[in-house]
Amino acid sequence: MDMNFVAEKGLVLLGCGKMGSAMLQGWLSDGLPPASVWVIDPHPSDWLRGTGVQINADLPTAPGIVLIAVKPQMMGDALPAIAAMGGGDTLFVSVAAGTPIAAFEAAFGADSPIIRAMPNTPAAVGRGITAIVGNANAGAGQMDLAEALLRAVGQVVRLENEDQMDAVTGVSGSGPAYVFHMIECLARAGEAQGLPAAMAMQLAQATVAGAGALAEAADETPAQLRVNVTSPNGTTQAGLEVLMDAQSGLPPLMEKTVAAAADRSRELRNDG
Ligand SMILES: NC(=O)C1=CN([C@@H]2O[C@H](COP(=O)(O)OP(=O)(O)OC[C@H]3O[C@@H](n4cnc5c(N)ncnc54)[C@H](OP(=O)(O)O)[C@@H]3O)[C@@H](O)[C@H]2O)C=CC1
Ligand SMILES: O=C(O)[C@@H]1CCC=N1
Repeated sequence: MDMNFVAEKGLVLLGCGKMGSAMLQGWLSDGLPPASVWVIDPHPSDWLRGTGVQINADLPTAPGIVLIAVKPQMMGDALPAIAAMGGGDTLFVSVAAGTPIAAFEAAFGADSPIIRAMPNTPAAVGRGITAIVGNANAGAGQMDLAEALLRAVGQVVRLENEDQMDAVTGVSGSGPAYVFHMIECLARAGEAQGLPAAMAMQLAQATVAGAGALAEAADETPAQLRVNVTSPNGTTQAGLEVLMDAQSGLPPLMEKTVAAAADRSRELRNDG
């Protein structure tokens, strides 16, 4: 099975907000024909209307894939529209934070192939990363199909068990927001040191994007890349002594940040 299968059998996207549109944008750029896509969303955006996909139209009875991208709290209202597609070969993929596979088995039947996924918004530019885990009925072919679909918008990792999804959500699902906030903070700190706002933002954005690209491309670890920037008794060392402080620096703050997000993911299990 591959992406041609999705183009032939059709993809239904339930919920096309920030995450659904980020992925759809990536798939359409990757060549998925708009005619193969059906979107269900109460308030379609102008961008969505311009893509040529079918919006709130009659749905195929047995699409290749149904991608569920509504908020966990909306699940109860949203799933009935697609419940009849369960029990056959249609593969259900949910990107919802928190909502467990068991909730989808209850909605579509335990004999349906169901995959839970946690992507992130850099999928819009083909630079996402998604973790996936399937139920007992998601066979190797279906896991490969989901991986092929998600690989079109970035990297894919497979989890050993569903419990790991809360930690993944805290690290990479929510992670882009932490990095965007770091850009905001770095730019603001540059302004505080006397730089014009636009220039401070350009410096901060390019620094984070460039450091990320180097971290991915280089053979060295991020720790070594950090050392490479740090001249003994130089400017970076002075900055890192603040940032890396074990009590007040980034290490304890990041640990608390990821723990709070993962805890919220665990809480969301009961919000469907
Ligand atoms: N944003 C992110 O970075 C990530 C999000 N996720 C997950 O993706 C899912 C969507 O999140 P996100 O895109 O941020 O949220 P959004 O609110 O942006 O998107 C959800 C979309 O679903 C629509 N919707 C609401 N009710 C229904 C319904 N009954 N049927 C069909 N569509 C409906 C909403 O419309 P309206 O706004 O008009 O109500 C909205 O367009 C969540 O479960 C989230 O946990 C996962 C990884 C990352
Ligand atoms: O904030 C959220 O709940 C979703 C899940 C991961 C990113 N956004």
